[in-house]
Amino acid sequence: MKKVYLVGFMGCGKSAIGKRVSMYLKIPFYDMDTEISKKMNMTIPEIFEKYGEPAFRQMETDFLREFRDEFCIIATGGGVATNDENIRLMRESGLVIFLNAPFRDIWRRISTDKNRPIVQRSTKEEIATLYKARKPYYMKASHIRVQTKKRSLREITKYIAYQITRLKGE
Ligand SMILES: Nc1ncnc2c1ncn2[C@@H]1O[C@H](COP(=O)(O)OP(=O)(O)O)[C@@H](O)[C@H]1O
Ligand SMILES: O=C(O)C1=C[C@@H](OP(=O)(O)O)[C@@H](O)[C@H](O)C1
Ligand SMILES: [Mg+2]
Repeated sequence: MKKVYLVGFMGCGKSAIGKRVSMYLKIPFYDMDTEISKKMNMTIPEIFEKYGEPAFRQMETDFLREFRDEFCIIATGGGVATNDENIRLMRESGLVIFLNAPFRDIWRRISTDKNRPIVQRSTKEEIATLYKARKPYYMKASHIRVQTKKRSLREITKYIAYQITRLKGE
């Protein structure tokens, strides 16, 4: 195993947990959205606005193809694991962990966030439909699935750190 990828729907905790696991295990952490923003010198909503969603999706695939070869933890964006080529690239280079959060929790966390353009342009029903449509991809992409319902960030962090340590030797 080289890299650890966190996948799952917007608001499932990929960025928050990735950062905590990185501190807990003292391994480098990268957030794909942050890396793409830095490279483009724009926010994610600005990239969607200026170049459109298909161009952003290409940037995500380019990131997976080109990113440095080191042991690290990567928080993907919620759309990354819904593309077969991206799934192949991640599984070929590391361990993929799905943070499986209930829609109720997700909606509470993301509904008022201005930094997620897909939420900005959609109704609650549309987001719920997207959540259902994406779930099979997260299941297919992942080696490990973690139920986050009623679990604190600390509990989830410790569980994921345990799994990484357990599998690292293999
Ligand atoms: N299990 C959890 N318990 C409490 N808060 C959580 C949990 N998971 C995520 N959060 C909070 O929800 C918000 C969205 O999480 P974030 O890491 O940005 O999600 P993602 O990167 O998957 O879109 C953050 O404020 C985060 O701290
Ligand atoms: O689900 C998606 O399509 C997206 C999720 C976002 O990341 P988070 O999952 O970290 O919110 C970000 O990549 C972009 O707004 C698109
Ligand atoms: Mg995130």
